Amino acid sequence: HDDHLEKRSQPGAPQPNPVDLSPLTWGDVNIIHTTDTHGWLSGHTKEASYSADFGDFSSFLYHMRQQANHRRKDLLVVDSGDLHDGNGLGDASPVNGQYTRPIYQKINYDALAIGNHELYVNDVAENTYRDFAPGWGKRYLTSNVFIKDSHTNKTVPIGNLYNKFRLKFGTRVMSYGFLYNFKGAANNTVVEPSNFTVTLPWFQKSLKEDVDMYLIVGHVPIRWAEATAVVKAIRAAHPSKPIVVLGGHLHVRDFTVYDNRAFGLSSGRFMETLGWMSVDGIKDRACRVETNCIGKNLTVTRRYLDSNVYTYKKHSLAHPRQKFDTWKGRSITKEIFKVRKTLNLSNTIGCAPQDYYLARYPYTDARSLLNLVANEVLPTAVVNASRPYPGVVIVNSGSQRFDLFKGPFTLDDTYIVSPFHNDFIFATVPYKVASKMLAALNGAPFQKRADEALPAYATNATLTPGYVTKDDYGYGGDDWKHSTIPYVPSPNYISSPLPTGLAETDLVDIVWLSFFTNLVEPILKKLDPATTYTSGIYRRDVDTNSMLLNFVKAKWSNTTC
Ligand SMILES: Nc1nc2c(ncn2[C@@H]2O[C@H](COP(=O)(O)O)[C@@H](O)[C@H]2O)c(=O)[nH]1
Ligand SMILES: [Zn+2]
Ligand SMILES: [Zn+2]
Repeated sequence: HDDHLEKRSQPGAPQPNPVDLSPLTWGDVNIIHTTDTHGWLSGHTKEASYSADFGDFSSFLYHMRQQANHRRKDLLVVDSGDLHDGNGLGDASPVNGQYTRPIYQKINYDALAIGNHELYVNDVAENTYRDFAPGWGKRYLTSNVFIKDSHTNKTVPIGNLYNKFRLKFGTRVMSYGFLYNFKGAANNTVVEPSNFTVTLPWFQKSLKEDVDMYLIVGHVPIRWAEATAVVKAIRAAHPSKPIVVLGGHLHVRDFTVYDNRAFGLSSGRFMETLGWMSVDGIKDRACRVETNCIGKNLTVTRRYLDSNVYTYKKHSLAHPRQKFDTWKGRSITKEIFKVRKTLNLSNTIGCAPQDYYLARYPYTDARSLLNLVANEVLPTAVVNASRPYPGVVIVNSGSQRFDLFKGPFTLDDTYIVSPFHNDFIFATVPYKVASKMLAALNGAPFQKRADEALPAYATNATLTPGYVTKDDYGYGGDDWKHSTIPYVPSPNYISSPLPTGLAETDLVDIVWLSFFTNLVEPILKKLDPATTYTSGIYRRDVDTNSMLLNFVKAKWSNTTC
């Protein structure tokens, strides 16, 4: 594989040191799962564990399908959505996703679901409906997500409500695609609560089809009610049919047991992880009479694979000397390389003096990215010194998406860390109101329900840092043994420093993001019922993406790495 590193989509990406990996267990049905990839198709150039690109992923799938044929076992490749926002490959093009959608389309997924990141912006939702979903035929599943077709004015499913299909070695699958109760979708789309969808005639009718298993592909956290509602509805009609949920959205590795014949898997984020699940016992002919198998255990295994070529080769090649790269895989890698050049993604903007982490250290720590954003980026790149009043800028911590590593900071990094294009909105208010806004926002109902309480981590100093996951099967799901990376929750909203020495009645510009203006307006009313404040755009020359670019140009561009 090293013989053509120069053709890598990101030349020089570090490779992990070889370790022993235990072989994957195969069953009657086997599933490879991606979710929350967010356009990370080039691989992680700064993290060896996740350095595979989508060309390598394509080659891996080719060899895994070869293995499935050889073993005469069924193999499913599934994606649970969130293809946009978080990487320059998809976000830096004139139309978001114009270069990544055709690359995703080159991966022969058997089932895909839509994510909330396909639904924030009307154009992205429209492109998904018109340009992306049709290319998948019946495999793009949107059981509870609809769009107002701008040509017919009819409200229709963005993809297919469901798909019944037969796998190569005979397994008959009924598949659905569900999204969690997402409230922030664009105004040309509708998200229907899943507990309502399962009561509808089409869903109930689909349960009458004779199948061997149910596949719920969902951009929905596997432990949330939106997932369990669908599992329960199927279980109510089928006391022992196998049910598999492939979830996402929380960006975590997780596995849950709903009952001894129903399981859920979630496979991380940003193409760091490939989820693997094997299910044995689906071909048990006695279970065609469902009452024979109520309570009968299925044999299920799960594994979280670090997405690097070493992992891919170890698990997919029949023997170590076998050639890994397929022609299609290399053409995808070359396509990514070309797109990166077209978009100038590797252009260095400046030199980051240290690592800044999103969630490894407390928000008050100098190694925290949120600390950098609150205390340096917002004051430098957003506060408008030409205004007659001091500015206090508040952003949601979820606007920052990834660690910022020491060394060359590239154009790609601006999208990796801060991809969104939200306007900064402001109102001029007395200091006594401005000084209470942050606490009020952090007490408000949150845009994204808090992540599941992350499990305690095992630690081991001799291993490279990475995921150490505890799920319903305990530890042991991670394919690579890693030392733990600490996770420290951060406040939902962060703010640039409040100005000092002001009287309660002195005026201040309070600045926030259009993304959560729906929360700010009622808080302003509550903090000062007697006054009606008018808000407007604070600056037309900066948004949440360009603020980071402008900061790096201003503060880190005169140092060489
Ligand atoms: N400031 C903004 N934050 C946003 C925007 N869109 C999403 N977000 C943040 O992302 C999470 C959801 O991300 P997911 O990958 O877990 O689905 C959301 O809760 C926000 O925190 C945006 O346009 N602006
Ligand atoms: Zn996501
Ligand atoms: Zn999501």
